[in-house]
Amino acid sequence: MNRQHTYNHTLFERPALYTDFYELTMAQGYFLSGRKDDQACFDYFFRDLPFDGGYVVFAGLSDLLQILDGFQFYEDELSYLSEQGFKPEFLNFLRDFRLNVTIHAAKEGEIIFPQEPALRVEGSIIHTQILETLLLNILNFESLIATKAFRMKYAAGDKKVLDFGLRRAQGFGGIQASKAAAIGGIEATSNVYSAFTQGLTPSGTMAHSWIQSFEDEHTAFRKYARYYPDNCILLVDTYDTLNSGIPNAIKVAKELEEQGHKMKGIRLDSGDLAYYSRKARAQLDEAGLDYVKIAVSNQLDERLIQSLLNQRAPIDLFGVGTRLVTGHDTPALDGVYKLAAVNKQPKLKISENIEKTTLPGRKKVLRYSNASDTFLGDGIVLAHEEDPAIIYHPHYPAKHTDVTEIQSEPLLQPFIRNGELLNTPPSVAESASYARQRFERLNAEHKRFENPHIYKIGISKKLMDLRDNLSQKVK
Ligand SMILES: Nc1ncnc2c1ncn2[C@@H]1O[C@H](COP(=O)(O)OP(=O)(O)OP(=O)(O)O)[C@@H](O)[C@H]1O
Ligand SMILES: O=P(O)(O)OC[C@H]1O[C@H](OP(=O)(O)OP(=O)(O)O)[C@H](O)[C@@H]1O
Ligand SMILES: O=C(O)c1cccnc1
Repeated sequence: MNRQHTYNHTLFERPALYTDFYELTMAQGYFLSGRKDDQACFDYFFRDLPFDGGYVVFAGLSDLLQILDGFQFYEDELSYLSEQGFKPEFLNFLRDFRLNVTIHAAKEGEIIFPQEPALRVEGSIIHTQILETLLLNILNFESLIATKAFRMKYAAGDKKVLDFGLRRAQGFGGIQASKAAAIGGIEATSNVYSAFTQGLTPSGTMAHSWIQSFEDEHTAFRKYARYYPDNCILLVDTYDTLNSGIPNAIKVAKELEEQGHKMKGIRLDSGDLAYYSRKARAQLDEAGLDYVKIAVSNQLDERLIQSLLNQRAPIDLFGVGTRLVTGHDTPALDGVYKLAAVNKQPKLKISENIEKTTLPGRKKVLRYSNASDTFLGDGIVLAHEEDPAIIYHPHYPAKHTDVTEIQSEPLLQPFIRNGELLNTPPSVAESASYARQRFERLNAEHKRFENPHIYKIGISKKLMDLRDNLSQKVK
């Protein structure tokens, strides 16, 4: 990974209005009703696993920490809010506003599961409320794409995966998508802006237009090889893959050998990729070019990558675009930001659907592991309670586990305390490496694509009682 440059666009410098209008009307409401010093605690968690998968890779934390550092309202933003009818006394308050919250979170790259808080925000009710939309926007998208990327890398095993997605991304979301993809383990990206800002490895091959622009395919290949003799992946499917593309690539590889260079590879972008990669491998090997790698692309996703490798296709590198950066076929991670306490009083939200009733109070998450360090399950417990002896199924208390003899670790750690960033946000490389380490400790049955086994998330008796008693009272 290379040096990181900071984002230098207005949104990252001035994110205060990158929010939903109601965050601001509620903030003003708290202010005008004299509640600005009320203390609140919010949890970030998601409910449904994306891609019919078994886990989520938590991402977006480093961007969130960076964007919150220095969060404030500027004069032109305050004038705009004034035009929208916000009151002068509230605008004066916003003028001096410096975000003062405490954030505990799972580390970026953590493997997380439904219902458990992956992040907790505490502070005055205005401060904690005002960052809801920004936080959800960043964490939901990056976690979705990091998870998709991780699945693709999991399918590819030791084969390389390259991000080709920028052109098909949801607008400027492509910037974050490539970063999240790297957190998920994608080795390099065609996205130069993300490579520049995040220290990712920029990489790429060539487009059909390069080949079309020349008189003939051989000349097109030869010219490219002349300027990039050591970094040359030739796209062989413009005219006739087997009868012209691969033979021309072989000619150029031989010419490069005479000049003391080794051609890097060829790329297939259409047709039956198993069939063509086999044919290509045979032709290349026959010509003594066993070092020339085979790259493929064309609407690939984790299942197609797995299928191609199951078909024993001799592919070395997968280029993935659309289905990576759009998170095909789960359009969004449904992460939510729910109020858990106000002035130390636990709060909950009731839902018809019992699974959607929130867990009240300030909470922590414990992750249990067996003697070989494999994750066994997670427990959500009240932050101030002693580590419980028994963890219960959230809705069927008859199902419970004695955890007294089981080692556990807290999942949430402090990242911002009273507005102060405690450490530099993790680099992409650190988060990617952490994701890999943690995933190693997950049982195989949670990793498979077809009907993955559900990872166990339980709660303590104290939390269950609190939830049930509060539910009774609220009803
Ligand atoms: N051996 C294979 N097994 C499973 N899926 C494959 C295999 N080879 C290719 N695919 C996938 O099948 C789909 C093929 O789609 P499609 O028929 O539109 O591609 P195409 O033949 O290359 O057409 P075009 O020339 O328009 O790109 C792609 O998603 C591709 O990745
Ligand atoms: O299929 P995806 O996973 O989205 O991967 C990105 C696609 O983008 C390029 O095609 P495009 O037709 O845009 O340009 P090209 O002429 O260079 O092939 C590339 O050849 C891939 O097919
Ligand atoms: O470098 C490539 O091969 C590339 C880049 C973007 C999209 N498709 C392919």
